[in-house]
Amino acid sequence: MSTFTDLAAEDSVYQPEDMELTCTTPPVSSPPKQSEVNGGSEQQTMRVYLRVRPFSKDERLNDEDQDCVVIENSQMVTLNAPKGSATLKNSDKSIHKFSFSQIFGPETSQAELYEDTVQSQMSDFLDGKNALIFSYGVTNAGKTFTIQGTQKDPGILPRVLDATFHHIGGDQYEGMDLKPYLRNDVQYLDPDQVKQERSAKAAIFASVKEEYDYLRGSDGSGSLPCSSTSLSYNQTVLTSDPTEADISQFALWVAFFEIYNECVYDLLQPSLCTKSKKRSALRVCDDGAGNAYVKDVRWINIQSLGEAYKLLQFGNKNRSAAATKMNQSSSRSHSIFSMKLLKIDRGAVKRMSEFSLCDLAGSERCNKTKTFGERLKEAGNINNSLLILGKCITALRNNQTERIKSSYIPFRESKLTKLFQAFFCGKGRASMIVNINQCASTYDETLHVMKFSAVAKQVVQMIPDKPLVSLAPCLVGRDGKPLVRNGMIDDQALESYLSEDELLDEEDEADMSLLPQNELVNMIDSLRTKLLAERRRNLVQEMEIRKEMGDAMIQQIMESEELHTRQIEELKERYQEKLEDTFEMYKDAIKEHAYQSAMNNLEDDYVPLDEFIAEQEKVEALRRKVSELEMRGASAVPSVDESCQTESPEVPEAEGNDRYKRLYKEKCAIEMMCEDKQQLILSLERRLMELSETLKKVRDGFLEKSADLEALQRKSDGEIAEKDLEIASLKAEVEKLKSPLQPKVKRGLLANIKEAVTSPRKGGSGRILRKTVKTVQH
Ligand SMILES: Nc1ncnc2c1ncn2[C@@H]1O[C@H](COP(=O)(O)OP(=O)(O)OP(=O)(O)O)[C@@H](O)[C@H]1O
Repeated sequence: MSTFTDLAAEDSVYQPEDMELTCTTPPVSSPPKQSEVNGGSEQQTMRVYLRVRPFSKDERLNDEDQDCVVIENSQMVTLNAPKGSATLKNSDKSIHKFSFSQIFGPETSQAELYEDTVQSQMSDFLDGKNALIFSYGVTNAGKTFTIQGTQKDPGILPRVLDATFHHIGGDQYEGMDLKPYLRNDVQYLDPDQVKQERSAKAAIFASVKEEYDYLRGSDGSGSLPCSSTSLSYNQTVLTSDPTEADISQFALWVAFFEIYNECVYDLLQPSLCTKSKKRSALRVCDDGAGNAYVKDVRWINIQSLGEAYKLLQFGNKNRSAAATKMNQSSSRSHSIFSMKLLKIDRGAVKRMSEFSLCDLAGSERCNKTKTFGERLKEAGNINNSLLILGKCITALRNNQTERIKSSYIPFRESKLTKLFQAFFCGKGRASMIVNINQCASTYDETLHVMKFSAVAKQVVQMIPDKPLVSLAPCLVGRDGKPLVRNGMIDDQALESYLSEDELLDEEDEADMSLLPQNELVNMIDSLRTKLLAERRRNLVQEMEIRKEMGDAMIQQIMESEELHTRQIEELKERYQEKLEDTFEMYKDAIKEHAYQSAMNNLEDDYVPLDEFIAEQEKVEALRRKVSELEMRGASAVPSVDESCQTESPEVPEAEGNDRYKRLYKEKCAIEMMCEDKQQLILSLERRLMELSETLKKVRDGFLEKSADLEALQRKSDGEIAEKDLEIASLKAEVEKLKSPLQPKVKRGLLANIKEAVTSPRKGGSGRILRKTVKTVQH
């Protein structure tokens, strides 16, 4: 059974144990999907683009096209595990969904990709901000094609260079005396140094055969095959303010180096091409402000696209390209092309910005590529730096969520991440282009790449809305002291700068050649042991990480399955309820309809009593008529026969028959009518009986009520009689009471008073006295 996982919102993957360095990016509660402005700087999730390479002819012939990659829309892609893939064997998940900032299908042109991915970072670069683009993917997925392209179909890098020169226009700073120094500073060069710069540049150019047709332009400036006229650069973005352009000039310096087996090599070193000398590795140092830079890497000042191309060509020749089983020209190193654009105003550097484009080595694992010996070592180192890049990105993402405490971000564990650190920590904008092919044979590796990118997509970057103060370049001598004060060169500082030895930095090591040989051997042994232990630790960590990732994904799937089951149950219940309601509604409607029909029939059948009696009389009359006719018919037949035989030979026999038939038909019709009427009579009689019953019931009820009423009447009559008797007795009493008062009045008022005074205890007498008084007054 197929299941799928959406890894776009995948949760924490792992957390390194060590505590050494944490990123300066402030933690945010939840990574915002959209960009938002926060205290002058903008927070934005890292832009992660996906580019899907088209199939080659061979791949199609080898049945590599098994619909493993399906682009759902411009932001969603589905990976379907092909038969025989490890993913299908080791888990029952066969479908994985991933989301990206934008997805570019196999038909996407280089120009379209440039416009939709790099344009905004290009304008950042021209505005004095830093930018980084890196391509990530398995070998043969199209990383180099995306970054560099081909002679006929240039990639992002040549287009960025073209756009930069388009922006500079005629405002080129011709002097080569202002050169990038450390990571963010600018060094002032004396005339001798300028001479050296020019001769180094000339030496490189001399060894480059002009292979690119468009470099042989009449003016030698060179331009892309689809240069400015056809490239749809956003002119408003790339053209600087006219007033600013009037006084400002620009100088572009580029460096091209690679990280191979965890060593940094300069790709613009002339001796490399001769292969006579073993190339020396460069160190990645700290500039004292926490910014890593490649010490002694060559920065070349270029003044045209043609020159830029020559450098690119020269560097590419130096690039380690080792054959692997998968891709004969596979590049086994991470290559970084860096540009620094200096904006110079009347001899003073106003600002400097950096744009780095990194083509990472293939991310495949050793077993797949069947690498041995030196190749295995390469693969280990490549995987190690990519693993650390993955750790950094995951730790950054974890630190930006509240759930997990700020953890160590292992930027310093690899050269690559040391150099990327500034971009990830608010000093520029980084974006990633994930390259994949659609081949069934590389499905497992491609899935791994996609999981990595799902984490990267959640990293939030702080993007300064204006060039950072700390990035404003300062003109320095070798000791790092400023050479320019108030717009004038400080002679004293210049003097000391010219006389001092090269600055030693913290990473400078002791001279190993002074140690005795056996000590050196011991040291090598112990270092080897340490290295092995470290590798083992890394391996264990990687396995743990993978296990954790797997567990987290399983957990997520189980949770989402549970949720879906619950939702389905709820839906089922809701539909059941709805169904029952609808059923009840129909039942009611049917009942209502039946009742209405019954009522209508009743109304239709209802016949008033008078009409019924009249009908009955009519029927009776008809019946009588029928029997009369029958009788007549019976008597008529022999008479007709007789008349036929005797009386009237002229009346034809047929006429008599016809008459009989007619009469018989009439009789039948009348009988049918009678039948109908009989039915009607029966139904009416039934109705009549019903009505009589109802009437009887009503009458009974009425009689009952009347009896009650009579009883009540009798009762009330009795009560009235009683009351009358009571009233009569009361009246009699009143009369009785009235009668003894008469003689007292006759005795006179005075006698009464006396009696009252002499017998005060007799209340009744007192009352009588008052009554007497009243009576007197009246
Ligand atoms: N979008 C594309 N359209 C046409 N061809 C492409 C595209 N992408 C890559 N290719 C071709 O596929 C092949 C492999 O591409 P590329 O060398 O860029 O892969 P890669 O990922 O850089 O490999 P490696 O890691 O080994 O350097 C090349 O022949 C390239 O021309």
